[in-house]
Amino acid sequence: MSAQLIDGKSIAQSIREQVKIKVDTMTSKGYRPPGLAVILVGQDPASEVYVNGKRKACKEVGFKSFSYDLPSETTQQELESLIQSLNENDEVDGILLQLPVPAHIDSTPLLDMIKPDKDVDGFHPFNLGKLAQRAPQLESCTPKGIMTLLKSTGIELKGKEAVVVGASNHVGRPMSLELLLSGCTVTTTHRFTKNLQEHVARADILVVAVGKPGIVDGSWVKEGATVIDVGINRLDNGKLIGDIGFDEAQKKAAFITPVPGGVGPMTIATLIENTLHAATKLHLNIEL
Ligand SMILES: Nc1nc(=O)c2c([nH]1)NC[C@@H]1CN(c3ccc(C(=O)N[C@@H](CCC(=O)O)C(=O)O)cc3)C=[N+]21
Repeated sequence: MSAQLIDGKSIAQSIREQVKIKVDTMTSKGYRPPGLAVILVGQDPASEVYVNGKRKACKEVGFKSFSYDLPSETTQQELESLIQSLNENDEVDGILLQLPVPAHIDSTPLLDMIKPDKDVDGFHPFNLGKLAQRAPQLESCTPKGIMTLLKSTGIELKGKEAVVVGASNHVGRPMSLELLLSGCTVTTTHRFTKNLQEHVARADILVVAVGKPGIVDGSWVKEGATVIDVGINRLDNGKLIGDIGFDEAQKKAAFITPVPGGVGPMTIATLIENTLHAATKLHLNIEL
């Protein structure tokens, strides 16, 4: 068997097109467009690529974009004041603090002070708690984008064995909660897991989010599985690769995401969806 590719790039594009139509409807009815504030501290080259992608997507769909490119010496206090003012700004529906931040900044209290109804990254304890209680409000972008990809395959999720490799706050943990909400039997593996291969080999749905190339050997994949590779690893030659040995995995899987062009573009498209949701449902209270 050779797996069918899940085309995140084109699914992300169609999401942006649908959002653009809704934004046009909003503005033609006299409402303000959704607003997204993106804060970048320092000059990490990868962060600049991702932030530019987010700002470009904002522009494309007709959002108002609020950009803060701050020097790496910015203080905790200055970031607190900025977030405070964005919390109070009625034109801003979403606030995103790009991670990672420089070492002298503690991101946790900053993420926790973003108003939950402007937390379009879905990182706030309120939003994670709502997801844990099966009443999601703003969901983390990468896991929610992956659920959109899984739904696009048409496979039934209820009762499936799902294995999430990696238990990070921003991807692995909310991913496991999303799969649980969809009725999967979920296993989360992490650095202390014994026999990773055995868990991987049981997975009908495998999500790998570690950030280490080759952490999962493609030959471990179960025949007919759906494989989602969240890893984005840049090689010295500039090439991007995922966490799974793609060629081997593709021989076993039924569906697989490529890197690039899989999960990455969906993270940005879901951020756009979340910002529209915050604007229309949480702030303006309108139906489109
Ligand atoms: N507060 C916050 N929210 C985030 O959502 C967030 C973050 N911080 N910090 C970093 C990670 C990473 N991330 C990606 C977004 C897009 C691509 C993406 O579009 N990737 C393209 C390739 C882009 C390239 O060429 O590097 C692809 O996979 O096809 C990847 C990764 C969002 N993140």
